[in-house]
Amino acid sequence: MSSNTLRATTGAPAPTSNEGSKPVLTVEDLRVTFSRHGRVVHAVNGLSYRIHPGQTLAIIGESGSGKSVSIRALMDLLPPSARIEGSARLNGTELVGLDEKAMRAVRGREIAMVFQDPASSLNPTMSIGNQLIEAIRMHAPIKRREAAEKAVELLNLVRLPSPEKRLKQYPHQLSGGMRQRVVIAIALSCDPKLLIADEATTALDVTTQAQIMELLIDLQERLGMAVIMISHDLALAACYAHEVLVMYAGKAAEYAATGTLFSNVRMPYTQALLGAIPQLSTPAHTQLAVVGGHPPDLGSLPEGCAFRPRCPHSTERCRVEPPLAEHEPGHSYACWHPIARADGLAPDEKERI
Ligand SMILES: Nc1ncnc2c1ncn2[C@@H]1O[C@H](COP(=O)(O)OP(=O)(O)OP(=O)(O)O)[C@@H](O)[C@H]1O
Repeated sequence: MSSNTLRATTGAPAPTSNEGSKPVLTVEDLRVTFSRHGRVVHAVNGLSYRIHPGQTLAIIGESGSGKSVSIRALMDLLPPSARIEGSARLNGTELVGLDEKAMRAVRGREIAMVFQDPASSLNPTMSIGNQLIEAIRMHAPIKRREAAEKAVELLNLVRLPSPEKRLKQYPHQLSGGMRQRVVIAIALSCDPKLLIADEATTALDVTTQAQIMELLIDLQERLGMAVIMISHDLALAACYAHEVLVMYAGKAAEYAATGTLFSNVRMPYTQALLGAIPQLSTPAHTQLAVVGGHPPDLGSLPEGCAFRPRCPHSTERCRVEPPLAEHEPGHSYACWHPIARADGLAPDEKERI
């Protein structure tokens, strides 16, 4: 599927102006390394981005590109072997190096996360009601009865039918989509400024996936939250995100507003990811395209551009690492040989080469 076709067949939200609003989160040169037996794995390698209230940023990349580690680093959810450097400011509070008590407050009140598998996020031995009431009372010192009322409100908010009945049920009595709605309700119980959805719909069937994504976007608009969605699925990003950051080998490879990116993909890696998306016209049982070659070993990155060994456009020049730069207004990419613009305008790389 070409990027234009993808753009034309999806409903990416219209870009909204961020003028006057301060970013909820500003990440600058974030680095995460793991050291084991003298081997250093560079899982996140100098990542920078920002997100404003009411915006959805999709962080996209193949498995192992550092998406989850980069997010867990923000919330100090990595094992002690992780070394985190750089800066991540949430509404002005520096998260890198924040002490445990202050971080717990951030996790409880400012940032909430929804993970891939709702079954593992919920306690199978506790009723939905008790799990919600416990989460609500963790954030606000209110009586149980009041918390029960708020639990019903939250289940209404996530559009779970018959909320009073659901409170008495256990996770196994709900479908996967319903369980994910409960997880989202629990995440919203702290009234977060930033909601992180880490592959939150990957385990669901396509119809339920769309319903949950639409719910998240609707909640985001109504509550004014910022949302970071982590996914390996560019098509999902095209439908639901305002901005897209494509990660490769722990770095941003391409970063732009969704419409800008999909109408003019410039980075060969992003184009390869697009080629791996099935089309409606693809006959059943067709072998899907995959990005050729293997993701790099983060413990032994190639010199220069990390995508070089897999890139059909690579030259000797790519032995020098291309910086991520805003080559066109609002469109950053790290490539010496970007793909020609789809609109035929003269590319600016000629001056740079
Ligand atoms: N605890 C750990 N110890 C050592 N290395 C780790 C650890 N956790 C992650 N890594 C390294 O970080 C890399 C990035 O992992 P991460 O989970 O962020 O990838 P991802 O892009 O989220 O992939 P996926 O889509 O499969 O979840 C992994 O390939 C692995 O090499």
